[in-house]
Amino acid sequence: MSKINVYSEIGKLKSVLVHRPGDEVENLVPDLLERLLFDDIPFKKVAIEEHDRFTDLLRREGVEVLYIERLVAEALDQNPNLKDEFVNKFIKEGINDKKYTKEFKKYLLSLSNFEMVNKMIAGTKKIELGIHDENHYPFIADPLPNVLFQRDPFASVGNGVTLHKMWSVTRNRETLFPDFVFKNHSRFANDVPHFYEREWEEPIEGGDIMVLNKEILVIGVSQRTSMKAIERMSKEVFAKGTYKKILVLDLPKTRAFMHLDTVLTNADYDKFIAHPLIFDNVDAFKIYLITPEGKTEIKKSLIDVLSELVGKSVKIIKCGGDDEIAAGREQWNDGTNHLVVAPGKVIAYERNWVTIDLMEKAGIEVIKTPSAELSRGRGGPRCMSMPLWREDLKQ
Ligand SMILES: NC(=O)NCCC[C@H](N)C(=O)O
Repeated sequence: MSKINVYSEIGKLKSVLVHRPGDEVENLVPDLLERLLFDDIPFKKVAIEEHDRFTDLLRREGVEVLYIERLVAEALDQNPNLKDEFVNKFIKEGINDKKYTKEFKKYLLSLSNFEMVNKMIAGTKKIELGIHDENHYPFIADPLPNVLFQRDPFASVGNGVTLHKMWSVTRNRETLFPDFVFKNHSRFANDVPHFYEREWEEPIEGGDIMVLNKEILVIGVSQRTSMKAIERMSKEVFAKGTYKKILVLDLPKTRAFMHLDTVLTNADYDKFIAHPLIFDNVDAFKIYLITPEGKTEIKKSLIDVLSELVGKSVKIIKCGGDDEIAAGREQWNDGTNHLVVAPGKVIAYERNWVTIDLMEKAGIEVIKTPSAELSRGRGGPRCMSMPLWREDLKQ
């Protein structure tokens, strides 16, 4: 039996991967925010409460919730012979000053597997190892606050996964965790085809990958994902997967278009949520279709292309509606970024009430989840989750 089954964005969600926020959010200081790609410092206690609420809502929908930190620890428990190599790899990519390699490794190995993985995510301060030196930079290894966003370091595509080369140095270490899990955890090992590898050169992130159905993917060329990466991935999914077409949206390369899912998400067979930026910039981006025969530019509107691909007339719900202030505010707080739990049923940040109201009027059922602290990292319910299993769609 296959271990991953994600052939749409909307099929009933059965299993999902997340990360419960931990000490990494308390290792953030203003000077580090820009480099670590986190916009503010969350209050850890409330961020955890909000996240627990999010995962409770998922369980109520019958979804199995898995935690990346637990899966990595279990994979290490199952393969004690691989621990040394895993720790060496983490240190090689994560240590800020190689002269502390020995002390740092000794420290990590003194922890249980679960504590060690959490520590790798939390970051390690020099003072924790009793180190005081002339270099005042406080961390031996930086925190990884964006592990919260399990959408990005890898993606489930059909029965396989893409393991990503991340656009930023700070996020690239995150992919060590899913890479280790998919190669070594007994639930997945040797049974999940890889359509991209973290060692490959061109960047690609999961927020840009939308699995439309069994044959079509929609992928954004964005600040984070390059056309070359999509072309490389296309060869693998066409050869090893069920895929026949990739629709590529070549978006403007700005932070507002950080990932495709910050401006466009699917909610039902024929419903999408989009930010007005998508329409305001329609002349600023090109649409391509990649098939096994090659790449061609498509000179049609996005709505027409999507309607053709899903075989129905598509309705777009605008994030924030026609009020540009509401649209700007709600997009900033991930008003476009919903996790679909079943066709026409989504989990959304409750603060985005204008968009929620419009979705409800369009017949979408919205489960609201709190977001005062979680939203400070600039990612919503879709960013915080990677589906591992969705029921197949009735076409
Ligand atoms: N798919 C997404 O849009 N993920 C959110 C990522 C936010 C994170 N702070 C980042 O800049 O990478």
